[in-house]
Amino acid sequence: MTPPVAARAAQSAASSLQSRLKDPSLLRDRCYIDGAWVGTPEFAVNNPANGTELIRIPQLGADDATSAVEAAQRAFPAWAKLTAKQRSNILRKWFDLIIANREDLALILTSEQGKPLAEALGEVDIGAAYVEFFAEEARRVYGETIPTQRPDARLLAIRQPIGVCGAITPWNFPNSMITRKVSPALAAGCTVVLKPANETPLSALALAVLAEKAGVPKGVLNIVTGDAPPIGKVLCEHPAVRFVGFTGSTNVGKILYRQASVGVKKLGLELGGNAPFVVFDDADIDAAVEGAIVSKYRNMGQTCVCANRLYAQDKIYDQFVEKLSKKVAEMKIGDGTEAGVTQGPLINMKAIEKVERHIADAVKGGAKVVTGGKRSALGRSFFEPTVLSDVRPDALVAQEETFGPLAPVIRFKDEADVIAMCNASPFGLASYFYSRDIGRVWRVAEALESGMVGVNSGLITTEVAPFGGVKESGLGREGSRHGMDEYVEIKYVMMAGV
Ligand SMILES: NC(=O)c1ccc[n+]([C@@H]2O[C@H](COP(=O)([O-])OP(=O)(O)OC[C@H]3O[C@@H](n4cnc5c(N)ncnc54)[C@H](O)[C@@H]3O)[C@@H](O)[C@H]2O)c1
Ligand SMILES: O=C[C@H](O)CS(=O)(=O)O
Repeated sequence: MTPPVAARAAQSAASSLQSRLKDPSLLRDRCYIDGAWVGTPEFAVNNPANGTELIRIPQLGADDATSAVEAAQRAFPAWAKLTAKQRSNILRKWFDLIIANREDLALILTSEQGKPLAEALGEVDIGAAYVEFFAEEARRVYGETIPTQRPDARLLAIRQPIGVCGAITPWNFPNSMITRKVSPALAAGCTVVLKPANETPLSALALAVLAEKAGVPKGVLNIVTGDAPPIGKVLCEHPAVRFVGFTGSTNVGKILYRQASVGVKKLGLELGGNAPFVVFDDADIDAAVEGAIVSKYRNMGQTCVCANRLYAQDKIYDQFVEKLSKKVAEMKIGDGTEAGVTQGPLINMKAIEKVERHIADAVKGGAKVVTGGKRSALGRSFFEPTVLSDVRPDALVAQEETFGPLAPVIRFKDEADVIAMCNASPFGLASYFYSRDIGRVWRVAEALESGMVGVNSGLITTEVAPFGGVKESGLGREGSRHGMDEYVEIKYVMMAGV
């Protein structure tokens, strides 16, 4: 039983956030199943910047997930039967409502996740861009006729919605990771049961409010918050679910992969990364520093495509480290809602401890802390953005995804040396390198084992390009026209007797 004082404090935190919203109805403390707002608020959602409890949400489980799947199953035939244009128009309306409410959505996002408001606005905008893009793609789910090998027969390949889809999303991008799954699913004619991360469910619930307003019928989109493993098991094993889209850690992705094999379900896995960021001696060093800053410190380093290990060629090593560290030292740490703050809190203390483990291991191996290196004087889960020099290539920070504001800079000799180090990882989500030599650009882009490569850019994410990884970074692609493939099945039809 929540002590009265804590309950009152929680109530005041929720009402204070609500009072700052233009549309207070976007802040929800219930789940959304079959068009109804259900469940009993019991699980606290906290603001990582100050630890205050924002609101409580339901802690649902397997039975509720099953009810949500059954609601999605009931809603599927009618939703799939709408014309592509009708679904497109509803998605377009959802896009318009997201943009109209972008400030509120960004404030909710920063309050539950911690990123600076400017970044939250950017995330809401790209989240909306996925909805806009797939509102257009809804009308381009083309099939094909195939030159026949029998004079009396005609061959077709048609693309049909796969059916009920499960979606499980992470806390680091609580808005765009949801629309990157839900919008292509709805565009294709599928229905969805979504389980957002318990740390950041409010963005998902706010998106559901707007989807409802846009005319998404009941049962088409369902949101279940609560105990992840049992809910995930239902989504992976329920016979009505035909696809599961997951974004999160590779370890959890492997659990879902095993569970989905029971019913031979199609899976989309967007998993962990360990992106190399390489600066060759022919690079524009200032551009490389700018690219490293955005790639490494976006969302305080809590981004799957963050530069996780930086490599600088011998000749420009010292210059790159000096310029990078100078910029990093100027970053402003604080509550994401404060003007000018570029580094908010990490999601929790566990994240801080991982950063500290990686720093300690690197320093033990001879690395030097050039800037940062310790918890911020602000306390809680604020950490000083950090640059390490003279890091060993086999340091823990180069082997594991740090998911924090830590840039280890490793020295390298030549192309062969650095490509070998880049590819010596079980992960292959994103890679980045800076060079102005056209031959080197082609050679290195083709040699890197990752699903995405940024050349002379540290920010590559866009709704029009295929996002995804190779090796243990995942299966499938999200965004771009390829993002529809997850949600459709190809059916071959032979029409004989012609
Ligand atoms: N490839 C991408 O596009 C991408 C994008 C964002 C984050 N990520 C990765 O996600 C990780 C960080 O996010 P995270 O900490 O939320 O990941 P996580 O795997 O711990 O959690 C992701 C989601 O899975 C749920 N979950 C946890 N255990 C589960 C289980 N046994 N069954 C079903 N669901 C379960 C969580 O509640 C959450 O909703 C990092 O590794 C990051 O690289 C990848
Ligand atoms: O964490 C990884 C997400 O995919 C973030 S983004 O798509 O690069 O913005």
